[in-house]
Amino acid sequence: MMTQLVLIGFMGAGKTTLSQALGAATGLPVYDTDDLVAAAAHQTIAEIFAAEGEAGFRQRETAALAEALRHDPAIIATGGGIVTQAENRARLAALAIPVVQLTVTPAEINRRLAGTTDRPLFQENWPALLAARQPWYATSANHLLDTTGRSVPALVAELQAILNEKAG
Ligand SMILES: Nc1ncnc2c1ncn2[C@@H]1O[C@H](COP(=O)(O)OP(=O)(O)O)[C@@H](O)[C@H]1O
Ligand SMILES: O=C(O)C1=C[C@@H](OP(=O)(O)O)[C@@H](O)[C@H](O)C1
Ligand SMILES: [Mg+2]
Repeated sequence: MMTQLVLIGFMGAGKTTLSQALGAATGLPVYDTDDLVAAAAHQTIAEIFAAEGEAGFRQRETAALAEALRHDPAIIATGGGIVTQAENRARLAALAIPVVQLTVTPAEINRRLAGTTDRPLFQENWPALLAARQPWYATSANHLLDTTGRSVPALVAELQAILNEKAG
């Protein structure tokens, strides 16, 4: 039986936090592509961007998504830029499991990520990145969940309901 769920969405949407909380609530194992990339490189995300550029990071991230999807059961958190690669968008769109796009308003992204240090692309013009990626999240996901102003436990309950629905 497939018991997998993938979280996608922009930086600060809560992918990492909700994957951990959903894993704790269900006992299902959690895979975060950022953690897989950092573990494989023995470096932080910021160090990988500095050493290999965004292109190097994206190659590692694409491999990490493929690796995460080989696990079942699995709660999978992605990085916000996973959808920048056509290969990943195609892979996500073809999945017969819930692929949940988490959304959050720009104002709340700013509140949540004030002081973030390990997100190199948040230091740049992130509203432009968000606008460019918006259509890619939409075509890659089959569920939408707005997290703005909502508590982690309430959102975990919604994700559990999605897990309990028929897949996809
Ligand atoms: N529902 C929420 N309400 C308030 N803050 C949240 C919520 N979800 C996540 N956060 C906070 O926002 C920040 C970014 O969350 P994170 O899970 O790392 O997002 P992502 O992995 O999508 O970039 C963290 O400080 C986290 O505690
Ligand atoms: O949006 C992006 O391009 C990125 C998002 C980050 O993950 P989160 O979305 O979990 O912050 C991380 O993968 C890296 O800093 C690049
Ligand atoms: Mg994350």
